[in-house]
Amino acid sequence: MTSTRNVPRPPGPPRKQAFLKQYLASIAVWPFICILLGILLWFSLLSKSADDRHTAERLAMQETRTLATAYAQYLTRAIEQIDQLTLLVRYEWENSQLSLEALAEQGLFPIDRYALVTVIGPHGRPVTGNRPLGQLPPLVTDREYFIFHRDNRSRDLRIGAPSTGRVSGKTVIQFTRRLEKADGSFDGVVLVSVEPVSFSSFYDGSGLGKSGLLAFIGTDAVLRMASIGDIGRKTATYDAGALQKIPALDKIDGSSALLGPHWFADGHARFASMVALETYPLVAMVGLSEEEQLAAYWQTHRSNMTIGAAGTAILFLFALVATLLSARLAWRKHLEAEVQEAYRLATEGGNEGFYMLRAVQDRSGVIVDFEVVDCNVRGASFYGLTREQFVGSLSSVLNTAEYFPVLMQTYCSAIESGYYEDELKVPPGSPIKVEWVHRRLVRSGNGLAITFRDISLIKAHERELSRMANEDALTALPNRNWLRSYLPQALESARMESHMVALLFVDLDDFKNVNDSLGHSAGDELLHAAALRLRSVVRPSDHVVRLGGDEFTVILEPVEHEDDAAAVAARIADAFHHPFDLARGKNMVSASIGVSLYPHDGGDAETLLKHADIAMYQAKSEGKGKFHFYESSLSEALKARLDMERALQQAIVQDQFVLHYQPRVSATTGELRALEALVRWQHPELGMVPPMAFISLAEETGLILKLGEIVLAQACAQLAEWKAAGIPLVPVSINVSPYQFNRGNIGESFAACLARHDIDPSLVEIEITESAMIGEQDDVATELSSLREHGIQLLVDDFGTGYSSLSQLQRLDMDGLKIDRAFTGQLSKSPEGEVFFRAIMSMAHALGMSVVAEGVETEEQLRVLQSLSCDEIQGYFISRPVPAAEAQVLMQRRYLFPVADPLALPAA
Ligand SMILES: Nc1nc2c(ncn2[C@@H]2O[C@H](COP(=O)(O)O[C@H]3[C@@H](O)[C@H](n4cnc5c(=O)[nH]c(N)nc54)O[C@@H]3COP(=O)(O)O)[C@@H](O)[C@H]2O)c(=O)[nH]1
Repeated sequence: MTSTRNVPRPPGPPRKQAFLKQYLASIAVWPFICILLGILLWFSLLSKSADDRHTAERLAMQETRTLATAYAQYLTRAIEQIDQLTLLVRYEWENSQLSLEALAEQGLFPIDRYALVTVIGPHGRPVTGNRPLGQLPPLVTDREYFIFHRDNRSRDLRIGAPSTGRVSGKTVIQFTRRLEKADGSFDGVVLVSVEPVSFSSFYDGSGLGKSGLLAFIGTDAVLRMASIGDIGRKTATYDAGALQKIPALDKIDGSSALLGPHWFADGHARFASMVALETYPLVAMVGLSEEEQLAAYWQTHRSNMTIGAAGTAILFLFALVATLLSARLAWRKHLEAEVQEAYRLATEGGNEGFYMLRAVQDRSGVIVDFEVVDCNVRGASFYGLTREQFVGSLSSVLNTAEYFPVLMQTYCSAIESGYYEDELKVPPGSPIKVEWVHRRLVRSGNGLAITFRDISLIKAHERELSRMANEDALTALPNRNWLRSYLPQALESARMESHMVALLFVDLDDFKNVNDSLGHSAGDELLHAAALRLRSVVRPSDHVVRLGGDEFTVILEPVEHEDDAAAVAARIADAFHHPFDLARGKNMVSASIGVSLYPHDGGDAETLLKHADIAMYQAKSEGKGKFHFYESSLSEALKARLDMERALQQAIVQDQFVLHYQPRVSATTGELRALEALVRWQHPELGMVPPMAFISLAEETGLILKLGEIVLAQACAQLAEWKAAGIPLVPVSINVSPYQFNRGNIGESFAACLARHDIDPSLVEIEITESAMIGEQDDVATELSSLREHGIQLLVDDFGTGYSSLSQLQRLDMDGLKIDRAFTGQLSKSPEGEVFFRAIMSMAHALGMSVVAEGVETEEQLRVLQSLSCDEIQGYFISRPVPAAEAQVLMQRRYLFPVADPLALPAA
């Protein structure tokens, strides 16, 4: 059952607030700087623009004033001319009653300049003029100027307001002067009419521009002329509407002012200046178009504004991008810090150590060290420090001078690749307080986030598991699994270093007998001792491996010469020529050794092992306790064996087997007691093949079971046939392989076969080797008693070659012993042979078992056996194994000694 507990997060400001609090200044700095720069830019641009405008206006004012003064002078001169003219006309009139017509004809009063020059008589009618009288105005008594001069004695020039001329119909300014008689009485008026436009010839586009204003006003506040541009001059049109209002005449001192657009007919503001004429009651006025005067300024101003706008846009964009980038960077840092904090908190109290390192760089940017900037408590504890002690420390200080460069290499490669993970066996000298750590290094900004996990226990378990997987539990030697991983590496380094490797396949001869006869613990003891013995005869650098069972492999490396491997193989074989001192007594077990050499006998582990195994079989087949080098011909032998196996299978299917029978007779009378059924293979090509050539192969391949059934069936069938033929029957003894014996149902199969052929069980005997009986004792006893219950006699075959004891045979209730022919062969050769027979026979008889001597080949052997009271004999002296037909003859002959009375034979 698990339970969860909500652990409150340490109190802190909400996420956004915390972020803003920490990073607002660094994010806002860019817009702030940009705003400041913007203000600065605009301030400088606007103040420069203001200065420019002020300067332009000042210059325009000055220009206006200058032009107004000049215009006043111009007007003065122009009016003076008119004034002179009127004075001249008055003088001439008053003194000589001149004719103006005549003067006009002389071109004195040009029409384009003076619309009219005339003398008006006191009665109001023109008297003379620059035109014929008919073209002069008729009566002008109603005209202001006439009334003025008639009623005023002033003889000054009067400048009238513009009015429409009665002759020309045009607007004119009438300049008039009183004429007096000698007595001073009114005598008429000199009239000079001038078109106002005549006073605009002053206009000069280079000074006044396209829209300059020229005007003059009487001190009576009546506008005399106003024109804009030089249009008025060209069209000779008085533009009374040019000036909409009459300015106050208190500023006629030449000072300038900017008059708004409503002052002028064209709606354009102008810098204006008025200057009073000194000699006439007139004020000259000049206006310069503000637009024209400030045109250059406005152009510069527009450029400045464009620069300002562009600068502002750039600053805005810069501020935007910089703000976004710094906000992003800040957010990433914030998240990293959050993750770091969260990880630290999450791992706090756990088994995982965590710390952050900052890369310390030299001036050229090369990383020279790492500093701990944060960690959890567990992370610090790996170094045996508290968190406070650990944070701020440098790797160069924490680690030894020898280990620091190694660590730097790891850290720098992690910085470069972004990720590094390994399991580290903490080297000596490291400050880390555990044996093994799992490290994970992740690049984080300009540093590393590192997690540490103590895996010492896991590693110890792994080591133990690996040891268990790779070590043989009984002998503590490396096992087959280890060999499978090691040998390819060993071969690879041998290939690189061009040396040889020798593989010695060691198999203990007849180990099964020890195991079976003395029990598994004795077998284990022997294997353990064999392992020690193997180890003791090789160099420490060589490897001894237990493959399983009684098979070992010795790897010799490096091997310079084949002789070196031969020497070791010989040493091993010799070592096994000494008995093993086991708890249950001394035991002899030899070892057969097969040797294969890399690269000569194979380029890979599997081939080498297979070839060493083949060589070992060869050594075994050559007599055990020997060694043999692999030769390619051995493989051929193996192939032959496989061919044989296939042929054997086929022979079983095709029933290519026949039985020969060898008689067993009474040692004293020679009477036939039994026939031993001995199988032969009638090979279609090889002819009659003896059992020695195929029984062991049949046993190894399991075909012996099928073959055993065939032999049993043929034997029973033969008995049935002989029985049917009325032949005096003797028991037929059948060889049963240990492989058949341990199948658990031999009693049933024998009983079934006998029943099938209607054969009495007393007519069948079974020969089993010692080794078959000393397998699993209880199982053997059960199977033997099952056979005996069916009435079948049991004989121990090849007695003396195995490890059974007589008491063991008695316990199994065996009926007889067949002493191996090797002992029979010794009978006449050494006294020990007889001693052995005598001892066996007396004990066997004491235990109620009969004794058969096998391999009796000479009469001499027979005599000895007779003298030793041997029960029965078998051997070539009596008969070789013969086909069934001949056996039938032997059965009928009954007494088979080759001599008529063996007892009468001369003593040896
Ligand atoms: N499991 C089975 N084993 C069988 C069967 N048939 C035979 N065999 C075993 O094969 C071995 C060899 O048998 P074989 O070649 O037939 O040799 C027998 C005799 O020819 C030989 N013998 C007998 N007398 C002499 C002798 O005076 N000198 C001499 N050099 N050899 C002799 O001994 C063999 C019989 O021995 P044994 O069985 O120990 O009585 C042999 O081990 C057979 O057991 C089979 O069907 N099944």
